[in-house]
Amino acid sequence: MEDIVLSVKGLGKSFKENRIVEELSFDVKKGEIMAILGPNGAGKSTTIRNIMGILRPDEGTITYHGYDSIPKHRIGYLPEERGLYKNVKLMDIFLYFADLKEYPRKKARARALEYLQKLGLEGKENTKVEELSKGMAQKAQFIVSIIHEPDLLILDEPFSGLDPVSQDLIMNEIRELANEGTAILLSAHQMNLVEKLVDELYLIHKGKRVIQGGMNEVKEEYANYKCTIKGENKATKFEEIPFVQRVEQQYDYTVLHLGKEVVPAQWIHHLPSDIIMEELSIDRISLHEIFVAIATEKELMPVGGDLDA
Ligand SMILES: Nc1ncnc2c1ncn2[C@@H]1O[C@H](COP(=O)(O)OP(=O)(O)OP(=O)(O)O)[C@@H](O)[C@H]1O
Repeated sequence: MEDIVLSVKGLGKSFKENRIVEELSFDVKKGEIMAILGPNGAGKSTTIRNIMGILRPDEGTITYHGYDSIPKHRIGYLPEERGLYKNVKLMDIFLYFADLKEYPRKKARARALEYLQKLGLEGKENTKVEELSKGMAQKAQFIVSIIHEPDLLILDEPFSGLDPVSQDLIMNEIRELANEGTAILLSAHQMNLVEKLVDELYLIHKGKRVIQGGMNEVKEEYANYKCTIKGENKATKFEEIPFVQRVEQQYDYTVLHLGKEVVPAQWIHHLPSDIIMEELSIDRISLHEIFVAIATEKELMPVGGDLDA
């Protein structure tokens, strides 16, 4: 049976006369990582703040294991606006938050030491926050969010400000927590990381849902092929080639957007023999490109229909 931990149904929120999010509905299940994605200002943090009870929804319901109230001690939260008490030692901060969540101090201490070590902050338990770099402080805040073994973890942009090594460390911990059964909802802008980490996607634009589904499902549906050719060529050379849905040119690159159904090894023979071709590649479009197409309101062509239909 599917174990739904968080269920958001028909969420709507306005600030004064501005409609910020509307009709957002999704579930996050035990052991699952869901990403809420969207351009700056799309409404991700607003959605998260409604779930956390920092904002009150105008419409819709938010339930935890089917109940209307979300017990704060079962949730872990990494807010978008970071900030820990600057002149307090890390271990004191971890224990303070553990106390707030009614989690035993002894277990919290052991867990804090374990995570400091895992995240490359070994020996920093008596260091004050003000003595840490931004990335280190962010890792400490991540530890705060999971110190009490929450069964629902909400991370607002957990990778921002982290170097690639630290991003990998945090990504591994998020995956491990999910493997242990934690339900995880996160927002992020790093599509390469999202592509590797996430099970389910919920992509919003201007406060509304645009794409929802499993990572593999979404890629299957939207990941058409594209052929990139380097060389100065006229766009008209390519427009009549079978399966070419759109031609884009930038500098001396031409990108041919192809249907998902093409067989690259066969299709390639349709290219005119007199074009200039310094380089050639055929790939499936990435989540990054799907995201950019939505953010810039370009037409995406899922198989069997229009995105906006
Ligand atoms: N307290 C507020 N009062 C009025 N408008 C707000 C408030 N908080 C957010 N907004 C507006 O709501 C919209 C969505 O903001 P939100 O912070 O949810 O976006 P986001 O998707 O998290 O963006 P980002 O990727 O930049 O963090 C923006 O237009 C923002 O200006």
